Amino acid sequence: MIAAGDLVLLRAEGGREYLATVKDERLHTDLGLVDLKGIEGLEWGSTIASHLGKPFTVLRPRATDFFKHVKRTGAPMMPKDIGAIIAYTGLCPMDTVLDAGTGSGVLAIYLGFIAKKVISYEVNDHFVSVARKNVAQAGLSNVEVRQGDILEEVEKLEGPFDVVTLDMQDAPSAVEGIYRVLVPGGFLASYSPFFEQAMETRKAVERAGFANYSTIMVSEQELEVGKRGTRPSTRVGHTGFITIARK
Ligand SMILES: C[S@@+](CC[C@H](N)C(=O)[O-])C[C@H]1O[C@@H](n2cnc3c(N)ncnc32)[C@H](O)[C@@H]1O
Repeated sequence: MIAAGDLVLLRAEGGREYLATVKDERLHTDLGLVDLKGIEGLEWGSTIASHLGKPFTVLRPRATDFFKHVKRTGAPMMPKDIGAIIAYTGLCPMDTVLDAGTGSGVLAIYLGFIAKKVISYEVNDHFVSVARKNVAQAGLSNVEVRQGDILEEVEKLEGPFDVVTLDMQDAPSAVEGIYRVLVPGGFLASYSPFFEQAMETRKAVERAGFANYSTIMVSEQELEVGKRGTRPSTRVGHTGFITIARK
């Protein structure tokens, strides 16, 4: 049953979606006003009508909904790359994760839905406050966003961390410090938008002493289903390269 203070995903006609908290307020949408207090006591999957009689289905939000609806500050990591990081590091509920940079917290939120604890560093004050709000909205008390430069902060960290994720420009410079705070057998996953940065990361990983490593590029193509037929989408979007290294 849905309680006051719960975060809900409201789905309406035309694929419109809204994230909202159940409280004594009305949500303004282009399909009319939704009485959020009226959601309290409903079962998940119920429908509530706006003042214009338009139906909204009430769903429990999942990590993928935060990817679509949280406030963004920059380039969030794409689900295909997040999925690869989760799969190749074998992320699990016993893990403690170190993440940098947080950005708007999209990757950190996905990690937080799986891992025991996530500590995420972001150097930019404004991004820190956006990410903290996004993490709080997702209800993740196990994700801690810290303000700081990981290149300096990693020296002070004790660890150990089971998994470290890097999505920041100067990731190669962080690799040596990361090696020290990883548990033996732990994984580093470092995302780079450019070949050059990916190659620098590989060199840094080798220098640091990682036992084995590989760099991958994940391709994803949606199917376009049209009146004349079905075919892979012609949009091919490059995101980046992920170097996965094991201590
Ligand atoms: C591409 S964004 C990260 C996006 C994030 N992974 C997500 O999924 O939302 C890169 C972030 O790294 C931060 N950053 C860059 N260098 C950093 C450093 N040395 N320490 C901590 N954060 C850093 C930037 O301020 C920026 O917000």
